[in-house]
Amino acid sequence: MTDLTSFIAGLPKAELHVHHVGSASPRIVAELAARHEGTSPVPADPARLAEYFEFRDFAHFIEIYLSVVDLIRDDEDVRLLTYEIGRELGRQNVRYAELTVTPYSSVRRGIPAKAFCEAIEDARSGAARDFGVDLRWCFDIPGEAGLPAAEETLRVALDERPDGLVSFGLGGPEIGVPRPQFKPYFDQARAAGLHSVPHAGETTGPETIWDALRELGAERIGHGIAAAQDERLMAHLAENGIPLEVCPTSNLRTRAVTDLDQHPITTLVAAGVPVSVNSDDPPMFGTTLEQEYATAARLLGLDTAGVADLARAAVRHSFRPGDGKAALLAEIDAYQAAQG
Ligand SMILES: O=c1[nH]cnc2c1ncn2[C@@H]1O[C@H](CO)[C@@H](O)[C@H]1O
Repeated sequence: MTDLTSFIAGLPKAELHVHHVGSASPRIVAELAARHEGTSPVPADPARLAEYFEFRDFAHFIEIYLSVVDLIRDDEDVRLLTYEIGRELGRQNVRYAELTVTPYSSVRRGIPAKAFCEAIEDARSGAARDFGVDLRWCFDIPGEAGLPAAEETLRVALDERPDGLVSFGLGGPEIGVPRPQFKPYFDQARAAGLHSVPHAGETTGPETIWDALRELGAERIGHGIAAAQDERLMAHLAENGIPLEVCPTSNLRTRAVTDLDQHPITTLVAAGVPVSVNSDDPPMFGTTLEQEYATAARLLGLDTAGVADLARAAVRHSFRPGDGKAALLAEIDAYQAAQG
């Protein structure tokens, strides 16, 4: 097991499903909480943070998530947060990451869209230079904020069009937030060349995934674990090569699944559905991408070669432009060969 752990640690990896504010380390969250003490329920003591991050259910998770979002109040906070995420990804030998960023939350709090985009782009340059990580953005609509949020997210994406932007997403709760209402926004984003990557089938059933495919033109699905309940859907995903971004520990911690050993990833893989493994909101869920790989290896019975294939899948499913995918695949090959 130790061998596999160190193999995973050194393996060059891609991360496709990780949220911006949800990646803030306990140190950063505590620092921001201390800065805004008295105006936020978030504890400034890192030791108490773990307790604060015990989620009763998905709705409670979103409530806590938004309280952390509220700590990001100016573009310097955005710059620091994003750069530090790059550091943590680099430490894990993540070479490429698509970070789900929610510009609406920041713009609504008074950070101008231009300043927000400049801050993430500065951090992108810094992360490439200092940590060897290529960061890209998925701008997501926070579903609970409805159509005004969709409108604003699209506006920021199209007007600012930061260099790292590759895709358009939809996050937050699924219950009470039907996917089809967002179709016009996804249509426009796709027409402008952005990839469609909505969350679906994390907390509701397979019908939400069908909606994401039919109405939003999903090319990849955030979570999508409910597909395991629908044979026809799994066959459709397999035949059309539509990958799911699976985040095992997240599903346990938000109580979308009750037992990690019963996680649907095994059913999905057995049905030939393309999957990658991702960390979602790692410090909030007490995990890392390395741990998610270890968990997937255990659930799927993978050895080092299987784990390397899992890393290759994430690269292939990514929207990395140019010859970036081929370069990262070659890095994985070289690493695997060197490990013998
Ligand atoms: O696992 C998740 N599922 C859905 N949304 C999430 C998750 N983690 C973080 N967010 C974030 O929740 C906010 C409110 O909609 C959004 O910013 C979304 O990106």
